[in-house]
Amino acid sequence: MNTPVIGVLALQGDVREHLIALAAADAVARPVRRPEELAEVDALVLPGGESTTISKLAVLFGVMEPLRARVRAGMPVYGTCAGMIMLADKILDPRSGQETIGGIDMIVRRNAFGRQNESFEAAVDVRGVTGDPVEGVFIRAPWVESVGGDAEVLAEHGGHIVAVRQGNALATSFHPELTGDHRVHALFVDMVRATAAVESL
Ligand SMILES: NC(=O)CC[C@H](N)C(=O)O
Repeated sequence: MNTPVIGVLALQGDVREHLIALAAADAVARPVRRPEELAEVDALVLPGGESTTISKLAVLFGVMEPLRARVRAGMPVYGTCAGMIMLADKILDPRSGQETIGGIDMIVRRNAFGRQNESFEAAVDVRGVTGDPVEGVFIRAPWVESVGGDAEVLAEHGGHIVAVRQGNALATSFHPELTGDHRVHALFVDMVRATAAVESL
């Protein structure tokens, strides 16, 4: 594969920041809203925002089922914050009618860090990212209550799981796209390249 084409689900949330971070990590990045656009990308980022809104809009735009199908088929996918919630097989405290795409055997708790700690930054050691810890920006962030056997915990903060990988799906509670440090996006782009290399064998 030459340069992977990575979409950013552009229904709501911080889409632009992810497009910039992906381009900086040597991918071609483009917004995705519709099933036809989803069909044209090698991989997808699910941005932060409001998971209840993203869930509703995904159903409205007819992209929820195609998203589930592609994630099940092994398309590499990376969710930050609300995007992490979208990748959880289960939400502990969903709003009524809130759906997820699923793909990672984990239970997430929304807005988990509590009111006093709604937004904060913390240094986070992420497995697979070499060098200094990542500056984790947490904004009304979820944490992961528990993971199933196939999910690998990549990072914890304050005793809570904040980054997980299962196969081709990666999720972080925090927002690397807001820091100018593109190492987590580079990790994801490497996952996309590795998948493409296997597929072309
Ligand atoms: N920064 C974020 O993505 C916030 C997530 C939001 N609290 C939610 O439940 O979807």
